This record gives sequence, structure tokens and C-alpha cells, in this order.
Amino acid sequence: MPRPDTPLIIALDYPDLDQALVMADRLDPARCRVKVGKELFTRSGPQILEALHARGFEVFLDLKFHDIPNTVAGAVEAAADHGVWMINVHAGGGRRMMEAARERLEKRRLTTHLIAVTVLTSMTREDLAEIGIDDDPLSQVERLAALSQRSGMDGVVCSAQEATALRALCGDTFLKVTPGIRPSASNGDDQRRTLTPARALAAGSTHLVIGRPVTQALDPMAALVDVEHEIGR
Ligand SMILES: O=C(O)c1cc(=O)[nH]c(=O)n1[C@@H]1O[C@H](COP(=O)(O)O)[C@@H](O)[C@H]1O
Repeated sequence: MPRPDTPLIIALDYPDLDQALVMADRLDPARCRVKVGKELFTRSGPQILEALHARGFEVFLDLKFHDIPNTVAGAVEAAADHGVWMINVHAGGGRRMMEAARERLEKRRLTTHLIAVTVLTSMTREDLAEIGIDDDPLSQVERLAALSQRSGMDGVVCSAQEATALRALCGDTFLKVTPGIRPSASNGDDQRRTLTPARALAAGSTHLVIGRPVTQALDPMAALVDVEHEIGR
């Protein structure tokens, strides 16, 4: 199966396997990747990964591990053993945690992409202040992205609003996976640091994570085609 030549990752945020697969069956694995997150994986377990792989999809398993180094290294190894395309940890777990995750994958020669979440796209400067970080999201994202790169991550999750700054800081090949993508007509839901698909790509995002604007649309496929047109695909 050739790698899909697309930056699009569709978030299958559904409460069970059946609903997720109804959506997956309407998508083309040559035109997008899919993301399995905490709710779906907690309900369905690895079965959903097998079902998506059988349909030819590359899967981002988004479980955002954040724990002591030894625990995260084991969790990352278990996730990568499912043969997924990408997995993630929280950069806030620190250098030793990220290095332990990277070392475990290297020891096992597992080639899944390993990236770190910087500042969640739902968070604002005020949210950061409430957890004791008196700084703007961009500065905190830059700090965590630099640490992630030094700790052996392949890239980060950030808002597309920070992608241009991270391109300058970490280079073109460092992955910038950006959720919080909102076509101009849609509302932001619980997201706070958003950008449209076209502006996100122009800013330097390497991958766009899109959930509700597609999955909750009256016609999900039409919504996806609109996004593809917007980014010139
Ligand atoms: O790691 C993620 O994927 C993630 C990080 C982040 O900072 N913000 C964020 O929204 N996400 C995920 O990206 C998806 C965004 O979905 P929508 O807001 O519905 O487009 C959800 O599955 C989130 O769990």
C-alpha cells in the first residue's frame, strides 16, 4: 500500500467501533490518514486498529502518554507494537521521559513516528496562567518544541498559529501536526488556537488534524472534499 500523499488526518472521535468504521468506510486511505484517540481506543481496544489497518489506513494512535519515564517507555512500545504510523506523548513529561520513549523504540527498531504534544490547542494564555505558566502560548510551545527536538522526537503537536515560528526554530523536516483546524464557516467548539486548512498549510503545518468539521458535518464527505479543494488537492 503506497503512503498517502496528503497532510490530512481525520480524527475518528466516536464512542464506539461501529460508528468509527461507518465513517472510515466512507474515507479513502489513499487520501487521508485517520486518528484514534482516547475515547474510541478505551472503548474498542486494539480491535479498532486492526480493522483500520485491514482497510489500508495509516493510523495515528493519539493516547498522549504522560507518566514517569519507565511507564511511558513501556506504553510507547506497546502502542508501536500495534503497527501504527504515529504515536504521541506529552512534552510536559520532560526530557528524560521523552528520551526513554525514544530509546525504547530504537532498541526494538520500531519505526513509528513519535511526536510530543506542546500546548493543547484548546488552551489560551489565561489557561496557562492557571497552571502556573505566566507566558503566552507561543513562547511555551517554542520552549517545549525545542526540548522535544533535543529529546529525539520526530515532531510536535501544536496549533497552526505556531507553525511558522517552529519552522524557523526546528526546521522543515521536524513534523508540525496541527489540530484546531477550522474551515472559516465553522465554529471553534472547545478549540481556542485555530486556523483554516489553507492558512495552516501556508504557515508550515506538515499535517492537519480535522475532527468535528468533517465528522459532525451533515454530509461528512462533502465537508472533506471542501477541505481538499481549499488546500488544492
Ligand atoms: O494530540 C491531538 O491530536 C490533539 C492535540 C491538541 O492540542 N488539540 C487537539 O484538538 N488534539 C486532537 O485533535 C482532534 C481535534 O478534533 P476537532 O476539534 O473535532 O477537529 C481531537 O481528537 C483532539 O483530541
